[in-house]
Amino acid sequence: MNSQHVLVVEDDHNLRTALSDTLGLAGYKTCVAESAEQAMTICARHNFDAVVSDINLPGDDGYTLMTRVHKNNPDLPVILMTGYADTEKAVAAMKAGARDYLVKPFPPARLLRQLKSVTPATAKNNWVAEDPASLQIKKMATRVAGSDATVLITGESGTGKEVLARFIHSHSSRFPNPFVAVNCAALPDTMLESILFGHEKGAFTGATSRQTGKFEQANNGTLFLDEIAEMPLPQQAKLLRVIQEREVERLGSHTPISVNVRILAATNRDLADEVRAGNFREDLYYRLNVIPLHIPALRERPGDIQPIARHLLKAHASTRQSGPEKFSPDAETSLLQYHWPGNIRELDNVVQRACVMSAGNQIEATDLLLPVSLATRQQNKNEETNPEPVSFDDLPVNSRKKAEFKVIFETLAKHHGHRGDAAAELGITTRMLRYKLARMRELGIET
Ligand SMILES: Nc1ncnc2c1ncn2[C@@H]1O[C@H](COP(=O)(O)OP(=O)(O)OP(=O)(O)O)[C@@H](O)[C@H]1O
Repeated sequence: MNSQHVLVVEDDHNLRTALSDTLGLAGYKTCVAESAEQAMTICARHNFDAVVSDINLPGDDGYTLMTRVHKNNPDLPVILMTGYADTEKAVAAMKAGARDYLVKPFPPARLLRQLKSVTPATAKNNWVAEDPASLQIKKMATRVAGSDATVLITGESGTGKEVLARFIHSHSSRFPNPFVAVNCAALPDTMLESILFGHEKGAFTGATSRQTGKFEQANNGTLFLDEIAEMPLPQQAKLLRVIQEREVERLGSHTPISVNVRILAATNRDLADEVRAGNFREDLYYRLNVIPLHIPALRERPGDIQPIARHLLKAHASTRQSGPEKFSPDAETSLLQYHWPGNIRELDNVVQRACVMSAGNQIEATDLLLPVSLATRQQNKNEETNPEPVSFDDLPVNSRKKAEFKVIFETLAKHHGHRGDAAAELGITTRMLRYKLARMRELGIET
């Protein structure tokens, strides 16, 4: 199912319905408008991945609509539709910023093909950047996208490292070839190698068929290695070889396969520290750290907090018939005052929960249910007060997860925060424990 959201702007009722049906059948979510003015009103309420608009509309035309849309969202792809006689105008529209154009009449398959090529498969054009620090990163990312250099993205968990990686890919010459993401922390050590490099049938017990690896899947595109610091040393050695030789060998095979892949890696740890501690290969570190990009924590770029919150509210509004449309001034102040240990992922959880809690058409400060004990704890840090115990009951997760968090928390406390000992008692690897702790931090639990 394609969950991308497309706005169709067309004054002809039959064509509008036909376009909307075509997109709906292909799995897109659609909104329709019959004029540029109506389209702008809808755009103010929803986030779209693309706009498909007729050029000839009553009132403002498709060009004007495109200009107005791009004012608020310069990255939003717009495809313009035109009658045969307008081809020259359509070419001019491309120069003015349209991603593509369609000459009517066109077969449905052409529309779908064009849409697919202008919208990254999963990346939404959802990088909200208003704080000067974020604008600076966006500028650098745009420049970096033009090269084929390896990029090492650092930043706390939930700060938007994957969003940045997708942005670089979708602004590079490798787009629309694949963007393939692998979370190195979420996979058991034994699987990481076969997932990355693939395997032949019979390469190990359970390998019942040949499987291509992520490197092959990302050929001519971009491979995003998330949480790279969690990659075990033997796999690091193999990764280094693949990067140097630009060839992979599937497990159980000695036939090298050429791959042309751009690597973007991300970590929430200090990789240089990991090198010093002997956990990360120095040679691989230098291979990956060609261009370092650091995303500051959300609390360090306060200018982003409210715009991102509004963006998330709109995104969730697209999936509901009714519900709050804005934040009250008090709620906005509370958002600014909180310290966001889980960064934007936590902000997203808070906004989703507030949508459920809110009774009216605006979210009040009390609907946010910000973890008061934790916020207070942060404020009280200088006053050396005793922290309140963490309450797992208020977390927006199911009871099984709550129980798991509780066990992890208690086991860590029992071992005075020693992760190796706690992981051993829990029967999981230290790497898996770190991964789980990162997820807990995103929910606001200080671990
Ligand atoms: N600038 C932004 N504007 C809007 N949404 C954002 C932004 N940055 C991140 N998000 C959203 O926040 C969530 C977390 O982002 P992302 O997965 O990119 O973070 P991350 O740093 O890669 O996290 P992790 O370290 O846990 O892998 C996603 O839902 C993403 O869409």
